[in-house]
Amino acid sequence: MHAFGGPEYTKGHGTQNDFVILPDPSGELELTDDRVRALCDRQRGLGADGVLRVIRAGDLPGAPADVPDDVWFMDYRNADGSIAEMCGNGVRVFARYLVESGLAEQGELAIGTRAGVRPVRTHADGRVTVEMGQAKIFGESTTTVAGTSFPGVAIDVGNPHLACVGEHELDLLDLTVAPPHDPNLFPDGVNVEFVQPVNDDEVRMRVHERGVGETRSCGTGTVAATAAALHAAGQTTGRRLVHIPGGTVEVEITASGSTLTGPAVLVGSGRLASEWWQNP
Ligand SMILES: N[C@@H](CCC[C@H](N)C(=O)O)C(=O)O
Repeated sequence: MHAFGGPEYTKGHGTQNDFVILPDPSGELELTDDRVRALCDRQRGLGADGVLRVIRAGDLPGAPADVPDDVWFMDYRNADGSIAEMCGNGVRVFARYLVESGLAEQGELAIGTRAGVRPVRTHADGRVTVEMGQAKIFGESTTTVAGTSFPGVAIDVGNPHLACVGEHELDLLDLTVAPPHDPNLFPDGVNVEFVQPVNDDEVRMRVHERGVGETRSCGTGTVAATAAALHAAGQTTGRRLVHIPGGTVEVEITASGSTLTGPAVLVGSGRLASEWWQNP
């Protein structure tokens, strides 16, 4: 058998939050935690922050009941193999993949996630806009980095976030270690954002992601950062450009929901070696 007879893959990223996309149109791939960890490993695998399996909702056991069976479902996994409810950069890359591979038309489409269906609009210039739902503030908490305390707000964007807004020296933060969190408020762990307002329209952000580590961008994190920046300014609605190490995205928070707009890049495609897939 040809060495590269394993599953097809595509590599992509959204503001340098990078993913291995695995098409699974007939729901046959056995995507174990070990395989996810190996795929995401930057030495022994392809290297990525996460895996996006492309599967019909009806073929995925445990897909939420409110996602119709025929909808393409983003089965998202973090680099450590854990499952997360939602990934804002992942949805944009997933949408771009569906369009480029002929599984969806350019324009309006709907993508299934564990946080529910997300309406998406793909633009001709490669950007993608995602309706991210409501960013719900559900408490206050504090984390620490190298002995310094950072107060923040707890925000649900489908997945959990602690967004800490302040005049932080962002470039000096050591995020090689996971910032500690209150397990009572975040029983399933949390993504932590450090947010520095630049002016009334822009913020800078760094993030430590649950299940990954520091990443160069986090889409749900940028929505949480915007909601937190508005909250700190005494507002509930508004827009921000969010500058992350991997680029810039636009977020708008309205009374009923939120949108995230940013680039989605497909890097290349190939086939995994069957021997590697069997024993990664
Ligand atoms: N990078 C993602 C978020 C991925 C999931 C997150 N690590 C979690 O465990 O909740 C994004 O772009 O939103």
